[in-house]
Amino acid sequence: MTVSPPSVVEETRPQENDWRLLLRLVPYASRNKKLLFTSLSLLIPLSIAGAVQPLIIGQAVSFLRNEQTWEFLEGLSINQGLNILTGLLLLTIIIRLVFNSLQGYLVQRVGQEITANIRDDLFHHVTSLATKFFDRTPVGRLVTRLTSDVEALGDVFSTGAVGIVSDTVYIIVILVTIFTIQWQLATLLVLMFLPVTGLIIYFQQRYRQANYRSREELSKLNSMLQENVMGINIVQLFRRENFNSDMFRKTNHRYLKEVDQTIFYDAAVSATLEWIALVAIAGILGLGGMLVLGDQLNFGTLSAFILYAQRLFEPLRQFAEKFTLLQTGLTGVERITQLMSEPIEIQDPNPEQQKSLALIKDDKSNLGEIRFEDVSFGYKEDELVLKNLNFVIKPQEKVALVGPTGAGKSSIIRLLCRLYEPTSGRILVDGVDIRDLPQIELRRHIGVILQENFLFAGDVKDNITLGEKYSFEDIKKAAEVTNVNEFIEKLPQGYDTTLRERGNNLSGGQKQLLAFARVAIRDPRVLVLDEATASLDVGTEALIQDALNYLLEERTAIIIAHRLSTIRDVDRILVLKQGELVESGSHEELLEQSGLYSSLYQLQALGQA
Ligand SMILES: Nc1ncnc2c1ncn2[C@@H]1O[C@H](COP(=O)(O)OP(=O)(O)OP(=O)(O)O)[C@@H](O)[C@H]1O
Repeated sequence: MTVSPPSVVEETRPQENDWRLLLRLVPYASRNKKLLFTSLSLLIPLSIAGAVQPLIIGQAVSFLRNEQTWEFLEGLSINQGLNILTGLLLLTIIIRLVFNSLQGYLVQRVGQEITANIRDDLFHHVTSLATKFFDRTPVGRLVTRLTSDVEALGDVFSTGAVGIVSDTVYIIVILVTIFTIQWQLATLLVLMFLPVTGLIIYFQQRYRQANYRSREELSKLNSMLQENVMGINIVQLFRRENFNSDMFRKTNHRYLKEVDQTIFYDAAVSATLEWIALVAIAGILGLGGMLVLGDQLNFGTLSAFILYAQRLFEPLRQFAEKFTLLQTGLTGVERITQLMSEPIEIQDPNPEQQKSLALIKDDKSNLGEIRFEDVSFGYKEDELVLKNLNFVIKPQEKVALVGPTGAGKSSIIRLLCRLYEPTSGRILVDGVDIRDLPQIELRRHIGVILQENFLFAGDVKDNITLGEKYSFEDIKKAAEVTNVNEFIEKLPQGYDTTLRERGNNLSGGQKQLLAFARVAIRDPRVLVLDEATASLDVGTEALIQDALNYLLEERTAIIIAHRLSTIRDVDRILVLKQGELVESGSHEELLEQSGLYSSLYQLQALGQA
């Protein structure tokens, strides 16, 4: 269990600027235009109601001190005037309360809708990526992308972006109001406001970088955790608990260090704002006091400004808090965008170029020819594991692939199923280049049974149909012909029995039998068995042999088996050595040639003896 090397989706620092990242979200936002527009338009009455409050309180002070007030208050008794002002204040409070809750609700909904849309798209994209991508990307890292990164991204909308718009509107309304009332005090506030905003932006940028690094460490933690849980048996059998715990502890510590940095910058923002709000009030009291003494300002306006000083920095504090959320969200957007821009390497052909096997030949029994034309392939560009392979497998022919470990047998199968693309050459199925076939048709044409077959959490039926529509009769028939019906019927709820994650409540042989039924129901023309019977006991093997005889009938078959005794009866054996086809012929022919096959066979016979 080691931490995998950095993959393409892992970068150590942010790459794109915030605006470009936000632009990437526009298509998602526009799917929810109406909701977004409604919630944004509520911001205007909300901000005006907030900005008017200090003004009303200022008027109350002026009214009590007999200073100049709004015209409609002149001539009223103290009681009447105060009642009207209190009523107005109450009205603004009610407006803020109602609109705030409504706006908050709408914005949260938009955020959740967008998160769900992105999660859907991301899942679809990830499951469409080629096997090559999964070779280099640890599962834990993908899980982090699909869960916490997407979640953080939802906050960009619900709290972050819309919140920032709301605070900006609020700040603008306050600035316009204060400049209309008294320009000197307003200028003083703006002079304090600007440098503080700059400082906060600086802290936020640092925060973002630290946050990005901390998310990377979190992905590493997740992938370690996932690897250890998946491989728990090996971890325990080889007593790797302490070693792995040590590695986990180190990554955990690095994560903690990065999180520490984010906390530091976050705290710096709060402290700066706390301090500046007090300094601003002091400044207003100082300058305002002088203006009052010089009779250039009345007490009402001074009181209003003290409140404005507080209110101007309050949205800035919220702005900073939301900025923090936004930054976390943007980190999520960035990481998700990287994943979304991962190209889907194996694609279906354009509809005009697409061919269909069903249209080529009506007679199904004649289908199933496989042709490799000068095929070379390497997982890494400079290391070919298959070299210039040329061979044809005729319809209904049974062919075995034989060769030492690492010779490239399974790689041939992966190419045939188009899980990888050949580096050069082409593969034809019934005369059609597999790149011209829709993947769904190709995979239906070829049924693969591996040594380890993955079972999904779900019931037995679902694990046979794998989401495709088949009648219960079809399912039962497929199970009968593959000798698995009897065992399924003995399960507590028969075909409806729920299989635990990865089929942990079944034995290896039982899982294998289910995999056979899964293939039988699809009735493919080509059958591939990659060590399919290697993990079975003798009793199950007899059952499986029977199922196999049925499956192999009237189908082309490619069989990979290490135990050469199991493939003696096939029509032809292809012998591979380091990615090259070195021998081809029947069992007897190859024994006569006294080549690689013959020596492998004799070695095994010796071993068994
Ligand atoms: N996902 C992968 N990424 C990189 N190299 C790989 C990958 N899978 C296999 N290889 C390499 O390709 C070569 C051929 O592997 P392949 O699995 O086709 O051999 P094989 O003949 O099926 O072996 P075995 O009999 O042990 O199953 C080996 O050297 C192997 O290390």
